[in-house]
Amino acid sequence: MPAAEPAPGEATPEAASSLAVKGLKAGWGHTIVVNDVSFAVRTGRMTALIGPNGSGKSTLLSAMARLLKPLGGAVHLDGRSIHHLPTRALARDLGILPQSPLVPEGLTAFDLVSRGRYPHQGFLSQWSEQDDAAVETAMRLTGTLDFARTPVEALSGGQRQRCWIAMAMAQETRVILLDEPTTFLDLRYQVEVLDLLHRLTREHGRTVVAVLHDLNMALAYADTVLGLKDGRICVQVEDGAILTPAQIADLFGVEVVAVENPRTGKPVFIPLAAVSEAVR
Ligand SMILES: Nc1ncnc2c1ncn2[C@@H]1O[C@H](COP(=O)(O)OP(=O)(O)OP(=O)(O)O)[C@@H](O)[C@H]1O
Repeated sequence: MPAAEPAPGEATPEAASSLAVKGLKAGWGHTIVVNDVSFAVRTGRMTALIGPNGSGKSTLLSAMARLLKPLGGAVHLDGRSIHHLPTRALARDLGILPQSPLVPEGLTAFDLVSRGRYPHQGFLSQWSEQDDAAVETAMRLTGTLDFARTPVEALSGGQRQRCWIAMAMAQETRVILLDEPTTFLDLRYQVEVLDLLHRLTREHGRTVVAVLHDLNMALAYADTVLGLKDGRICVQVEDGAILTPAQIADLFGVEVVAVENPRTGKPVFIPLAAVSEAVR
């Protein structure tokens, strides 16, 4: 006898304790951008979404955070469709840092990071020591304590970005989704933020999904790299397995050469045009 379909919001046993995208179609208006995408996000690991501009990475991430209603399929957290979970409960489990979030004027860095604690506060409950500790830890780890009292609009793009990451961390969700978290960051902070996200997975058991544009950074840091093209996953790389120049050419439409990273022995990819005689 076939198993009964679970009622909306009811857990399906095979998907316990996980985030899974199932036959997801998502888009804008009636236009489908993400088309029939399925994958299971590895719990306590980092997944990077890569792909050319307009391939649907942000659309996919928005649907995974319930900012966008699916046009088909579903996103399951612990076996339940996220569309059937109460908003506050979802916000305690899953946080998102969108691509270009707007900051209300006059908000200090501390105020912004503190907003990450909203899902943890009840109707009448006061700000607690636990809230203070979560904000302090998030700001320390992101190096934002020095400008805690500065209005966010007076910060540089990189400082602001780190405040947003701190806010997502202060939310203390099991799953953190980030859309281009390293945009605006100089090289040092790109590395620091990716190190931090990696530590969140290894030391704090968080599950991280990030849209990244830097292919080499994605391959270096993520446990799983998913390549999106025209709204479908066309490449999946696990645990540092090697991506080939042919796969990259297919994904981005750019010829690359691989050079060996002297420390890891793994390839680092450079666009062929950047190393050709013609540009000298
Ligand atoms: N808010 C929106 N309203 C209408 N169409 C949108 C909206 N956001 C994205 N799109 C469209 O959806 C398609 C995919 O965009 P999306 O932002 O998901 O791609 P992406 O891979 O994240 O791109 P990028 O790397 O440039 O950020 C594009 O054609 C884009 O024009």
